[in-house]
Amino acid sequence: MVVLSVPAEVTVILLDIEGTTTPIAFVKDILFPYIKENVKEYLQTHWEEEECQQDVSLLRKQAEEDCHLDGAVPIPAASENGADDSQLMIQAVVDNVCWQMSLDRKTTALKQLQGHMWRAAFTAGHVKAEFFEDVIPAVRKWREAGMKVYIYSSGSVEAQKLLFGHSTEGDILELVDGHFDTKIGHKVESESYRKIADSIGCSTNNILFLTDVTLEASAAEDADVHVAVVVRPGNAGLTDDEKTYYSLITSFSDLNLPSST
Ligand SMILES: CSCCC(=O)C(=O)COP(=O)(O)O
Ligand SMILES: [Mg+2]
Repeated sequence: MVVLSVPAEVTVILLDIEGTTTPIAFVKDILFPYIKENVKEYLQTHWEEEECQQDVSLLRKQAEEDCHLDGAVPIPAASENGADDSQLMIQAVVDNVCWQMSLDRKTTALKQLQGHMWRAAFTAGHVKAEFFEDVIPAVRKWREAGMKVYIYSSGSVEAQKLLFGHSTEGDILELVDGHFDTKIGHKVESESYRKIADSIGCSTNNILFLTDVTLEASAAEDADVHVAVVVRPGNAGLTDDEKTYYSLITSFSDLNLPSST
């Protein structure tokens, strides 16, 4: 087993979710199909609600920014035509969501709607979040050793809390000190990691970021954050150069905290 020593200056462990704490298959085979299968009915049921209208406004704004992209789906603004108009708009939102999901886009607008839709599935107990078996014991151990543990995922903070609040191991939200999503910035931008450090109240070099995506690791590293790339079953493969360049772990138990060395 390869053991990675955590630098002594690290006091915060920042975790990605999909491909790091949680199998990509859980997201791709359970969470995403739930959205595709239920988005039309969800919009029809909640259309008049403030939260749903805010989600649609954000998606419309995103659609305007995306208009130059191949296959982009516009969402028309409301007119005076009442119910017929709503049905046309709902179909446009459904088509826009499906188009974005076909590209696995990580826009804040898409992630906000998804988080709101998953609320019903998680709270009714229809879906329980999966975590790799090493995750919960390791996070408990890190916290006992005095580390702070934060999440940074493209999934909305609300969706993150649903996952941790409704896992196959029960409610494990208390294991997390805080959550960040793309509202602080995208995960492939270095500035996001500086803002996260500011928000936590530490320096970027006090943070160790664990992710499966090397573009995210590279952005974090440019901000002077320590990084390790997590290799899990079902994750995208790494190039030979990436395997050489990055510290790799296959389990959170591969990390050795300063006090335990
Ligand atoms: C946490 S919600 C479900 C996953 C999701 O929608 C997503 O985009 C995960 O991206 P990550 O940044 O955790 O790889
Ligand atoms: Mg990930």
